[in-house]
Amino acid sequence: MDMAQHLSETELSARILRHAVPKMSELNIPVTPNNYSVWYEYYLGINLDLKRAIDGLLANEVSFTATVCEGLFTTYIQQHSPEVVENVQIETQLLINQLLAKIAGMSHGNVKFSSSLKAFDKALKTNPSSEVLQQLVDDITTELDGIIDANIAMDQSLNTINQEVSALKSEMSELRSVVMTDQLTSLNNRRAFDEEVISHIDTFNQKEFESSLLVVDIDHFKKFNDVHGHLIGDKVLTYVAQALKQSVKGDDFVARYGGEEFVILLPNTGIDEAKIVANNLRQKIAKRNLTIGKEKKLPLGNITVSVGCASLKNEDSKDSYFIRADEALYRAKSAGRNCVMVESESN
Ligand SMILES: Nc1nc2c(ncn2[C@@H]2O[C@H](COP(=O)(O)OP(=O)(O)OP(=O)(O)O)[C@@H](O)[C@H]2O)c(=O)[nH]1
Repeated sequence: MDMAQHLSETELSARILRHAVPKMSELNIPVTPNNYSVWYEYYLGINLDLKRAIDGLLANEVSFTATVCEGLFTTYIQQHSPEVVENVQIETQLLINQLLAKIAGMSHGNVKFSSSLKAFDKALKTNPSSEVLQQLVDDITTELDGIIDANIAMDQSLNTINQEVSALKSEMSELRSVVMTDQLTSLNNRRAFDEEVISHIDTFNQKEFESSLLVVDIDHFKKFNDVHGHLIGDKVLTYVAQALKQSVKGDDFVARYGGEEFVILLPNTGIDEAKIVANNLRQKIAKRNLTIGKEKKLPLGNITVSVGCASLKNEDSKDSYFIRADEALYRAKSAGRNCVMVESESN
């Protein structure tokens, strides 16, 4: 279930809270901040590795022992979003404590009421005087009023908690976006790319779906750094990043893989079409005579890129998919650069 897609922030937080706490109790998982972070992300549905791992454990009826819970937290939360964890831990603990205290208060009120009802029932069977009866009715009414008040207070607390969880959730998504963004170019970074590839592979396994991958590398990039300095090198990287972003459609996913290497995932695109996209962007970049600086223009000449293309196949993993496109890129470099190569037919 991917809740994140259809609901408003407040609804989403409330829904996750309502699913996560009962599920944890059903599985005998203590509601600690670490465990809650795991189940929060599980019901949020966008941490695909975590979701797959938990679904596997549930399908195999593995017991969620302290060690299993700790393993899930360390592998899929702490390493995945380390910046998020500390914040979430403190705030989640506070929220859960508040919630549990309220729930405990409510059930205490209900137990008391139910024993008053039993006493009332028993007294009725003994033919009580009208004074005694009146006293019993008064007692019950007082307790009922108490329960109604507690219900109202509970509703208010839940609203407050929902709002706080919602604020926490948007803080989390802001942090997530920082963690997923390349600071120099503002493109998606490698971590975001890894998640996107996994989602392409999932979609591919579930329905008819084509996906192609371009690996784009700036030719002789080192010379920009050597001749003009690192800062100009950075500007060239930013320029190419923007050019790539502007050369593709909205659904296409552009990321900086590292150094002067970029990746573009093209959903619903076969290899022939991917090759056309690759050649278009290559030509667009090569055509421009780049200068840097507004008043004193520094000529940098033509920048060219080499591109390797692959398309997703059965049994592909994130790594095998990337490696095929990267090998094609290597052949483009060997063939003289400023060209596009497609994965070899034998692969
Ligand atoms: N300015 C800048 N340079 C970087 C950054 N990341 C990597 N580099 C540089 O990119 C250069 C890559 O050089 P090479 O791997 O030799 O590749 P190349 O010069 O592009 O040559 P080919 O790929 O073979 O065409 C190295 O000098 C790195 O220091 C960065 O963030 N900023």
